[in-house]
Amino acid sequence: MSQSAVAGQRVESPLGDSFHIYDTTLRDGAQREGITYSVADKLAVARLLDELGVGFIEGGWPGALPKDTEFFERAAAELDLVSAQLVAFGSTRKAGAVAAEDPQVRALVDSRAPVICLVAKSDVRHVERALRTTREENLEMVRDTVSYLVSLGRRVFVDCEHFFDGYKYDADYAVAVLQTAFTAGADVVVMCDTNGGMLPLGIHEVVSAVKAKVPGRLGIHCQDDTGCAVANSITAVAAGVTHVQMTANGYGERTGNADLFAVIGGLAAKLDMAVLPDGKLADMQRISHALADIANLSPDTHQPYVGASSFAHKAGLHASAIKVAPELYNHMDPAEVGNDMRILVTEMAGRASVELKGKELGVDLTGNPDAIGRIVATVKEREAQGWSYEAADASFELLMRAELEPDRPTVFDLESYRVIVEHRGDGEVVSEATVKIRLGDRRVIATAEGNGPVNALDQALRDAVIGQYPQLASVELSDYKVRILEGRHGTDATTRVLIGTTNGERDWTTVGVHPNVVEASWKALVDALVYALQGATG
Ligand SMILES: CC(=O)SCCNC(=O)CCNC(=O)[C@H](O)C(C)(C)COP(=O)(O)OP(=O)(O)OC[C@H]1O[C@@H](n2cnc3c(N)ncnc32)[C@H](O)[C@@H]1OP(=O)(O)O
Ligand SMILES: CC(=O)C(=O)O
Repeated sequence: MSQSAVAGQRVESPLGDSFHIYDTTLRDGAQREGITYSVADKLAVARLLDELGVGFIEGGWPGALPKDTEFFERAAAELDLVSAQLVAFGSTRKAGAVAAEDPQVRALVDSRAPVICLVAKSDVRHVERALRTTREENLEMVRDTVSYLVSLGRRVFVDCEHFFDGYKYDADYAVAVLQTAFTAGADVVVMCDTNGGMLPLGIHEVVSAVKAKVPGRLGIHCQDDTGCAVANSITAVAAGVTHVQMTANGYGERTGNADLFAVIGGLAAKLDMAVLPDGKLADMQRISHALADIANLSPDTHQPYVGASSFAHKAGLHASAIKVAPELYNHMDPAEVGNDMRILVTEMAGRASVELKGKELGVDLTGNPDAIGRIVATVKEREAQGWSYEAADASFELLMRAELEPDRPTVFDLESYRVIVEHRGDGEVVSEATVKIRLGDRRVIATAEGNGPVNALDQALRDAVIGQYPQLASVELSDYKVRILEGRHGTDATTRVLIGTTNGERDWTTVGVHPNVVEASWKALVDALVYALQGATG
């Protein structure tokens, strides 16, 4: 195969080369327990990272993982990157070998990635105990591998594994590894906190000291074992590094890596550094969530900047100040990173929370202080009984509308319902529900079967009302969650049911609470169907 570096991508970042946003989701991120990317997944991740505007995408370790070898082959043919350059990751040659003849080094060359990132040992204890070689041979492994790849026209970065631990143990040796890499032609040498045990003060001290000694371009790579990877990475930038390695959503070995979105948020939104192309910061939330989907993980709702709860306010005092000026309780405008502010109405709500939530849901409560007061009181009383409105906006909207328009006609009036569960001799379990309601001046009775009591009730209620409300035909229950409250009561406990519903265009959630799980489900079910007719979608 040709040794030329072509792997389907550009050579210059649109932001120039003065600062590197380097993503290692496809290599270090894939080392997280529970993540297994297919080659197609990897290509999709690379496209999204490129769309965000990162400078470098480390695609994996060709030669070590067949999937990564295939990724680089397919990337050359299929990826047309706009911002990013692809990087192939691998280690320095084996002790006692020759770089040009080492099969792992050959696989890096064959990947045709224009940039190669080599992991090198920089803690003398690892050299002697893990590599089982001498200090001198390790330096020679770095020199030989870097200079060989540079001689083939590749840009070479070197990840100095365990740099900070190695520096504490034998600073001169750790720095000697770094200097050897530069002398051999490495473009960037990256100080890695591989065991993730550092805190920001230590990072600042070591990076500053190294920067004073070594003229070359330095980078940082922080694992998150102390929960400080983001802070450590930003501190390293403050101390002078111009290359930061991170992973999307902080995925990575053990506790993970520095979260790309949090580091970029810090650098771009707080330190005003142009680390992404213009306008791309606002794509962060969308891309973070899309990358979570590809990893088959739920997005972290509490993730800084991009989490769904990152700008969600529950406390009444927050809402009262936000009503005057949102910036009083937000560290930044959420729209800058593609996120939204949300007000949560719970037992902690005050009048301002209800008024702002009303506005968010399209219910204007301004000039109606009595209704607001009644809503606050109802919410507090109900939440004390186990209701929870923060995840059930649709039930909360119906509650607000009922307070504002007490004379609004009901969708139907319940006379009674009955459900039976039959365990048949052949082992089959069938539920049957009968619903008796009044629709205006008509009495309607409907019976239906279902695979469970709630399914049977849902079917019977729909059968009863569908003639009057044909629009319910497109409404479907999409989720059903039960939570037993006050666990100490066992089967006597109060039950909270949350039902998710969709009409294909919008989703909404309703809540029901009762000591009887069927009645709790009924309440949530009725809200779900009434909301379809009388709520924002109705
Ligand atoms: C800090 C990091 O996370 S770096 C990224 C780590 N990622 C991975 O390990 C995932 C991919 N790894 C693999 O697929 C395999 O481990 C391989 C293909 C790289 C190596 O597999 P094997 O040849 O079976 O070796 P094994 O994994 O048991 O041990 C690693 C070998 O690499 C050597 N090694 C470790 N670091 C380096 C280095 N920087 N330079 C050269 N050799 C190294 C070890 O001394 C050991 O050599 P030995 O086999 O002669 O004892
Ligand atoms: C290179 C790397 O992943 C580390 O040192 O943690």
